[in-house]
Amino acid sequence: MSSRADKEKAVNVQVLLRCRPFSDEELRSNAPQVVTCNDYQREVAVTQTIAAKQIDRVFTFDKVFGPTARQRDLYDQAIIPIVNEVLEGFNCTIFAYGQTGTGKTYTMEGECRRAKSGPDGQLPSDAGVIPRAVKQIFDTLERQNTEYSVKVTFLELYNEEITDLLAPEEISKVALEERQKKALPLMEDGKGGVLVRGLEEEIVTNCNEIFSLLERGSAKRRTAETLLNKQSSRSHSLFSITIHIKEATPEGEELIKCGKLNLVDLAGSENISRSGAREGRAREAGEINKSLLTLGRVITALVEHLGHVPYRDSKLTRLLRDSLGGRTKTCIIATVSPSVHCLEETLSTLDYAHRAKSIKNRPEVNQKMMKSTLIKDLYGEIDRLKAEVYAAREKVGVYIPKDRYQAEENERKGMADQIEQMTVSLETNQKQISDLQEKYDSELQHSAELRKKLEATEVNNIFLISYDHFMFFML
Ligand SMILES: Nc1ncnc2c1ncn2[C@@H]1O[C@H](COP(=O)(O)OP(=O)(O)OP(=O)(O)O)[C@@H](O)[C@H]1O
Repeated sequence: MSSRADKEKAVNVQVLLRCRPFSDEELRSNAPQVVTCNDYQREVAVTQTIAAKQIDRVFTFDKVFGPTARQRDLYDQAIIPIVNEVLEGFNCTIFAYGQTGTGKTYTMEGECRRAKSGPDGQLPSDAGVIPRAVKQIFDTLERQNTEYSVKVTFLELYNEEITDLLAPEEISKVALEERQKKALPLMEDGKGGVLVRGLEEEIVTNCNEIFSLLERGSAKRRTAETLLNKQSSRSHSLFSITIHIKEATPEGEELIKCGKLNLVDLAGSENISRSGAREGRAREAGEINKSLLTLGRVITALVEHLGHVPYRDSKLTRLLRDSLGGRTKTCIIATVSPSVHCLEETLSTLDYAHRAKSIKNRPEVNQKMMKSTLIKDLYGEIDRLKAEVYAAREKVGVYIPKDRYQAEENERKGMADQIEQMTVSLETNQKQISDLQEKYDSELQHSAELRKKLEATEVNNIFLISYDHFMFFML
């Protein structure tokens, strides 16, 4: 089998576990250690004492990184191959999941945002997955000495609303209320995916440009102070890098290869009451839960092979749909604390991550496009945008009041849900009909056999009766 065919087989979501070192506060309070990592055996053991009995629970993951693992270890061992696949034309997603303060942002971004690259273009040792991936991408592209383009988007999902973290300053400076009005709509793209309407796509030509964008975007992320972590982030963020690379066929035709890397930093997964969020933040907390709750339901539906997977129930799962059970290669980095204070949440993270290991995706390399087709598509896009600008400037487009638009949107959404439900029930009914048909056919066959047997018995009986009569007369 060819290597490409090999790669297009179903593959499990890769799940890594990282346990951070004790924090200063945990050290000060002498918090006992309940998590032990065995990086070589890829095992994590959690020790609990229930009714004076010590109970150990052991979980195995694709890779385990204990408190002494450096940013570089995690990147070199687990992420380099993923970024190589993106450069080969695959779509890949890496996301960090775990309780607040366990190191999701440290793992994904690290400390290099401000430091940028050091002397000789080296990254600081605390640099996380995003800066290292950016560096690997540009280093490889420059080495390949070919034409390429790299563009990035950076969005935040907060209270089920999408905000563009790369939007120009004047938009981000307005009050929160105004900002919420600027929430970007998530729409079906007509090809089975979704797109965020109006999201800025920034073309970047080197690492430092991406670092500045990342820094600009991260500064905009809303954070809320909680008891567990003063810098605690209450929102999900999605940083995407799309790469187009020019290739030439032996016949001299120019082709464009495209790969995309999604880097997702999820909001803290902990229980809301425990994290100290109260009344004023109830909605905020509730909505974060809605997305994470739906993510959990999607994972359950995929793992248990349920007919209906509730992707549509939250924006997070709509955005990540292709990464969960789709054609994208996915890696989840679950983060935990070693301390007894986080025991309950640690067990919940480990259970959650362990379940996610059974999700199967069917990664497919993106179709290469002919350069001429791509240019034609881009011209089409420019014409469409020109028409939109013209309609907005001259007010010759279709204008409807906002509430009517909202009502129509809701109606459309409701109908889409109905169609989805009807499709599921249609499939169930079709299955029932085919089962019944099978049963009917087998009954029919059975009755034909019985009829044959009956006829044979009747012939026998006539023969026996005639024989009896004959014997009677003879006597
Ligand atoms: N592996 C690690 N090594 C050293 N320090 C770490 C590690 N993981 C996390 N930290 C430190 O722990 C603190 C909390 O980490 P971080 O902010 O990344 O948590 P988080 O899970 O992203 O929290 P939130 O959900 O609130 O965003 C930070 O000060 C970070 O530098």
